[in-house]
Order: sequence, then C-alpha cells, then structure tokens
Amino acid sequence: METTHSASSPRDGIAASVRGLRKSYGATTAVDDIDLDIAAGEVFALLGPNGAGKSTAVEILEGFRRRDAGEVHVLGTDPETAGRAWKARIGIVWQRPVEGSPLTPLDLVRHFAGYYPESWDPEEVLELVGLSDKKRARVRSLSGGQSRRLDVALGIVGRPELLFLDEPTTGFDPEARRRFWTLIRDLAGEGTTIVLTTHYLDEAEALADRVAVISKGRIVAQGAPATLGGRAEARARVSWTADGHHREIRTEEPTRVVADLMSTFPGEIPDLSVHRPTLEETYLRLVEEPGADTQESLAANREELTT
Ligand SMILES: Nc1ncnc2c1ncn2[C@@H]1O[C@H](COP(=O)(O)OP(=O)(O)OP(=O)(O)O)[C@@H](O)[C@H]1O
Repeated sequence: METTHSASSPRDGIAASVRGLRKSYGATTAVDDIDLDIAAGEVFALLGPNGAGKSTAVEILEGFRRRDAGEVHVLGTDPETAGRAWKARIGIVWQRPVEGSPLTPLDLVRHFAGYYPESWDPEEVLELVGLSDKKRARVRSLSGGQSRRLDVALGIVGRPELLFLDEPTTGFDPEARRRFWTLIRDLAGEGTTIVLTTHYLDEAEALADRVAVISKGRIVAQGAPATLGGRAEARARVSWTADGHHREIRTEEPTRVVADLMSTFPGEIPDLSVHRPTLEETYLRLVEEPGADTQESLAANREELTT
C-alpha cells in the first residue's frame, strides 16, 4: 500500500524531500545526516568524490536501498513502501544494464515501454537519443557511448515524472554529450524533474538548476552552480604584464581595476585576464576543506526553494 505525504506532494512543487538521512555499511558511514529538497521540474545535480555517498543516497531515493534513519519522500511517497504505480512514475538510467544483450535496441526499448502506462513511441525515443541508425543492430555490437545512449532511452521511455541519471555521459564523445544535454534540457522544459550524478563539472554547470556537493556522506554546500560556496562573491583575479613582469591583484571590483589599467596603458593591456573561481575550483575547495560547510548556504537554499 502506498503512503502519501501531503507536505512533499509534487503538487506543492517538491519532487523529493529528505530529512536526517543516514546509511551505514558495517563500520562505514556512507550517508551521514543528509537533508535535501528537490523542486518539481528542476535539474538537480549531486556532486562528490568517489565514495562520497552519492549512489547510496540516490539508491535510497529510487527505492533500491533501505535507510537506517531519516525521512524520505519522493513524488509524495516513501520509496521503501512504494508500489508499482509509483515506480512507473520514476525513470532510472543505470550504469550499463544491457551491455552484451543479444537483442536489438528497438526490441529492448519496446520491451521496457510495455511496463509503463503512458510510454513514448520506442522509435521516437531512439531518434531522440540518436540511435535510429542502430535500432536493428545487436546491442552487443554497440560502442560504449552508443550503449550509454540506449541506457538513456530505456530510462526515459516510460515518460517519467522524475528521472535519475547516474553519470549519464561517461564514454560519450563531445558531440554526443552536447546532444544529450539538449535532450535533458528538453525533458526538463517539459516538466520532468531530473536528478543527475556526475563527475563532470561542466555538465553540472550546463544542466543543473541547483547542485549539492557531498563529501564523506555529508552535504557541504548546495545552491545554484553560479553561486555555490560563495562563488559569486569570491574575489576576481585580474592579471596583466607590465615592464616584462607578471602582475596580479585580487579584487571585488575587477571592472574598476580594468578601467584604471586602461588609463595607464596607451593601447591593449598586455596579457590581460580577469578570472573568477570556476565551478571546478569551488568544488575542489569544498571537498578538500570540510570546514567550508556552511549552515548558512543550506538555509539560503531552502529559502530559495520556498520563494
Ligand atoms: N554495498 C556496500 N557494502 C559496503 N560498503 C559500501 C556498499 N556500497 C557502498 N559502500 C561504501 O559506502 C561509501 C559510499 O559509497 P557510494 O557508492 O555511495 O559513493 P559514491 O559517491 O556513489 O561514489 P562513486 O563516485 O565512486 O560512485 C563508500 O565508502 C563505499 O565503499
């Protein structure tokens, strides 16, 4: 029997909410008191180093792993007790589930489509992921990137309200990644909520409305990629060359510094560059410094979600 939870119903704009989530494997604490809110229709990325606890947290949200403690509601239901109707509303892109199958992509996508009440047309899905020309090939003959695209097709064929993508573009060539990003944006544009785990910071920046960084089982920061971990307020580094020497200053007013330099140099300012911390630099600082954790950023994020 499915239980519903009015406070986390997708009608209220929350696709998933997690409070005080904990999970250990023997002496290893994989998830250590996590709180999360994922808004309906947003692309939410979970970032973190290997072994940080991302997969454990996501598998609990998907209903594939039991938690030790905490409250979890996904599409208004506790995944531990969710039934078939709930599962039909969720899409999961596994890490290579069908590698080596003797079937064709079309056979597999048709088969998966049969599980869902309102699935996409299998041929249309294969077109969307760029596999039309391989739809009658043997799955075992697909390249790594092509079989990953098939995984994506299988994850979306049921028209899920909430789609989990676990490192979806590993093995994609750059063009396939761009194409995949467009597909994800299209799905999000149609209202699908997307939870993405990725090690590619550029992917998180390109796709995610918000990201959460997990380190050693704890969330150390969450927010929009542009503002994560105080990134927007971080000082810019302005550098140039003068009299054959590299010059550099850190400033909160890079425009004023550049204007001053323009009045000093008659023409081009040699080797001028203005650099703000990238998402990757911010991420590395967050996972390397446990003290970077700020309750402030978590509270601000919750506020962002409720406004
Ligand atoms: N079934 C399991 N039994 C025992 N320990 C496990 C199990 N699954 C995960 N762990 C441990 O729990 C911790 C978190 O693992 P998890 O797979 O959730 O991390 P992750 O962030 O997804 O890592 P990755 O980026 O490498 O996929 C790790 O220390 C891992 O070794």
